[in-house]
Amino acid sequence: MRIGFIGTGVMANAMMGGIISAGVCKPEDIVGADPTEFGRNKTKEQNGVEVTDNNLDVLEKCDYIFLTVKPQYYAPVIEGIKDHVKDNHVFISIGAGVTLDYLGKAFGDKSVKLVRVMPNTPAQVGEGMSAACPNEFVSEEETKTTLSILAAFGKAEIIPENLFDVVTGVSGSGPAYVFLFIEALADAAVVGGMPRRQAYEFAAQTVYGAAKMVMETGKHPGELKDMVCSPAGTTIAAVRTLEANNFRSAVIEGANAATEKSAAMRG
Ligand SMILES: NC(=O)C1=CN([C@@H]2O[C@H](COP(=O)(O)OP(=O)(O)OC[C@H]3O[C@@H](n4cnc5c(N)ncnc54)[C@H](O)[C@@H]3O)[C@@H](O)[C@H]2O)C=CC1
Ligand SMILES: O=C(O)[C@@H]1CCC=N1
Repeated sequence: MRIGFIGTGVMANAMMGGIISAGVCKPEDIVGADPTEFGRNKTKEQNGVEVTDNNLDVLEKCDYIFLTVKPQYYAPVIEGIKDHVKDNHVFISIGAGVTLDYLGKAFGDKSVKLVRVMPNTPAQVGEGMSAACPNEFVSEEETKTTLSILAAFGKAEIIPENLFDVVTGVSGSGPAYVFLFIEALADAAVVGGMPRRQAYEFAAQTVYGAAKMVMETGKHPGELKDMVCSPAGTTIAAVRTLEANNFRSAVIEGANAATEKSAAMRG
């Protein structure tokens, strides 16, 4: 199978990395297009994928085509390719706030096969979380194939389109909040005298292990938190201080701001 990417920036390269590592495609079976030399060179360096400057090359060579440009570039990109769409093409759009309705209209209200997807950057290490929503022109078989491509770089689930703004606020943008947390936790370790490199390892492994416990035990996060809090111990002292500083509220409001921004970005 040959997979295409129109726009080879950060998210496209993260997904390519996961797809290549999982052995779904070799670098030579991925076709990218990007108008910038920077985008083309970066993709060659990072993933060994040759990138053209002509979006139509991607349509010519691929069936499954990721649209991986920024939301504001969807209109000109689709304008340039819409008259070259064939029956075998399935477009996988990852733009924040870019709806199936908007895409359908941009393609000229033809029966273009579209899957709206919201991935995240941990795709690069095979631990992404993707939501997918196909339109009515995508067959069951094509939906299955799309999910298998997404599964190459992490977990993938079909989600109704009305939840896409929320997905964007939680898993799409979420890695950034987690990186902030890891950075802050590591800074605390450095305050306490730990060398910085070791501090990142201790902070990141703690987040990784805690996430794994949530996934594997099926226990409520509150119960897992209680297991760490020994009576009159260190953890409950930290929890008290975090609560006084609105830690949970800050996270809820932060993710909600991303959700609202996604809704406000509709084309
Ligand atoms: N970065 C992330 O964590 C995530 C991003 N997304 C979505 O992915 C899309 C891309 O985001 P990033 O990768 O962060 O942006 P980016 O700016 O790194 O990549 C966009 C690429 O598109 C290229 N481009 C611009 N005009 C083009 C054209 N006419 N034809 C072909 N390529 C063109 C740019 O040169 C650039 O390399 C956005 O729509 C964003 O909402 C979705 C989930 C996560
Ligand atoms: O910040 C953004 O707009 C993109 C969408 C989700 C993650 N990054």
